[in-house]
Amino acid sequence: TQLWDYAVMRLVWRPDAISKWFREQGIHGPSYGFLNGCNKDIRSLKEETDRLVLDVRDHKYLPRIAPHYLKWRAQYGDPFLYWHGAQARICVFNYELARQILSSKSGHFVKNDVHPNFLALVGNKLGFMEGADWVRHRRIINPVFTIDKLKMMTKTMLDFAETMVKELEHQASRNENGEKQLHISKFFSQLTVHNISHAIFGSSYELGNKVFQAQIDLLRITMEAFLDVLIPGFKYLPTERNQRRWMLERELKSLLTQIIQPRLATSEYGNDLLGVMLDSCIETKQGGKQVDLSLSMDEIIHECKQFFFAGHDTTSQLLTWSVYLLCIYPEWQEKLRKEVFKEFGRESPNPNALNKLKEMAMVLLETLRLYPPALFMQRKAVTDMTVGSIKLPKGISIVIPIPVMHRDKEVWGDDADEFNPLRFKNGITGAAKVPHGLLAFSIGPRSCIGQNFAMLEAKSTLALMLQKFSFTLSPDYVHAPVDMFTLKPKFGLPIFLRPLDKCN
Ligand code: HEM
Repeated sequence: TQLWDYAVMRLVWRPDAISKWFREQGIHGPSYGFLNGCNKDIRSLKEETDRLVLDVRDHKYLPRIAPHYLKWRAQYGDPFLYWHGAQARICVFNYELARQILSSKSGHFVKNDVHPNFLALVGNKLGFMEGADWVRHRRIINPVFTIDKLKMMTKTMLDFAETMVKELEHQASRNENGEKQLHISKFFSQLTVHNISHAIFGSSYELGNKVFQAQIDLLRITMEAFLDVLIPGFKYLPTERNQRRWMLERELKSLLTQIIQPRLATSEYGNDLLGVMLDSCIETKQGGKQVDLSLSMDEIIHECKQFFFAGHDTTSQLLTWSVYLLCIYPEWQEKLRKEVFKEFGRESPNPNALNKLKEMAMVLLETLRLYPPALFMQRKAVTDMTVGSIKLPKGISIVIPIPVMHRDKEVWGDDADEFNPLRFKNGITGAAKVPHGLLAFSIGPRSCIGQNFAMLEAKSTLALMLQKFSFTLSPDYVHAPVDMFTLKPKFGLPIFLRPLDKCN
């Protein structure tokens, strides 16, 4: 009976009550479908618009990734209420409301519930914690990203980017006229894995890469197993899949032991993320610092996973989209090249001087505005709340669609759909009618901890590429941005690289 009561309450009574709650405030939306909410509509709208292919210079891709939001906003206004299964969601487009929700320090807006499979993949730490736990973790990790530490990391970023550029030169030289079509996003993906692994594991980054590969393989096996009928004790049977899982688990443990043991033996925990976490963990155990700062081994492993997933794909997409934009706006490519040559000549960029590349910073910020790698932020109200004039009931989820807000003409001006890096000539706060217009790294206490890291990584890589090559889009490129955890070009980014000495 209890289960029945709960089902009726969650699936029938609550949707009805919530719709009424908002209707009384003049907030409407598509109606709730039993169990499915609006999911069928969303799926069919997305299937339809996924076939849209855009002109190569057209940045109006929102109908491809958010057709439901555009349709419902046109139909019901801003904000509107919709249903993700039985979960009620308010979609907010208003900057002032978004600011209040994202900057709230009251602890009344928490990260929305996340599917356990997703949590298993990305780690259930910093990005998904709340309250005292989150404060404790963020306090431990903040020192990893101080300006001094970032400067040291930039040297490594440049080394990795140089290795990537050498590989690109090698590939480009394999063609007679020095031109070869390359899927550049694959190179960026490898590069950003190296960088994030180095930030976490320092000199053990190669072992770190193997740790992440083992985790990805493990997850794949776990996902396959979800489709199996659950038979008690099945996971202990030596089936082919179970044996592979046990092997990966053993490998993972041995890799982590190889990384952690030498540090524990010498008490030299290191300056990288792992070192900082070990320091906090061990010192506390020995009766040292504040007890509430300690992290367990399990927490450390989850935290490493989280940084890996939060930091590599996002930055890889920032690089991919900025190269796409520099291909279709060759005048900007030339401008940035001149800036890099003016600052560094043909020498390897000075890690401390990357911040002098003002035009490059403008292009990267405009890339983040037009093609933000992270697309939708979600929060949940843990208690009844009022934001602006809207009364939100406890448990309601809120969606903040970043790319849609980045096209708001009232905030960004009539050219919001166009590429215009000059809008950032006075920095981020002067670029729009509101100081917090750019939401790509979010704002407020939960904003991205790795944003400076990501920007330095992108600047190092682009500077080195611009010194060596000119790049153009391949005619094979299909402009179809797609939402796959991050915003990606659906069919990759094939480009031609032409070594600069061959252009002159
Ligand atoms: C262009 C690259 C990046 C973009 C666009 C990006 C975007 C974001 C956004 C939008 C959030 C807030 C999510 C939310 O509130 O729901 C976030 C949080 C976070 N990001 Fe990034 N990120 C990038 C790179 C990185 C890097 C390089 C790292 C690590 C080195 C990183 C680590 C994190 C972490 C740990 C959080 C959670 C912070 C917290 O909850 O306190 N990100 N990021």
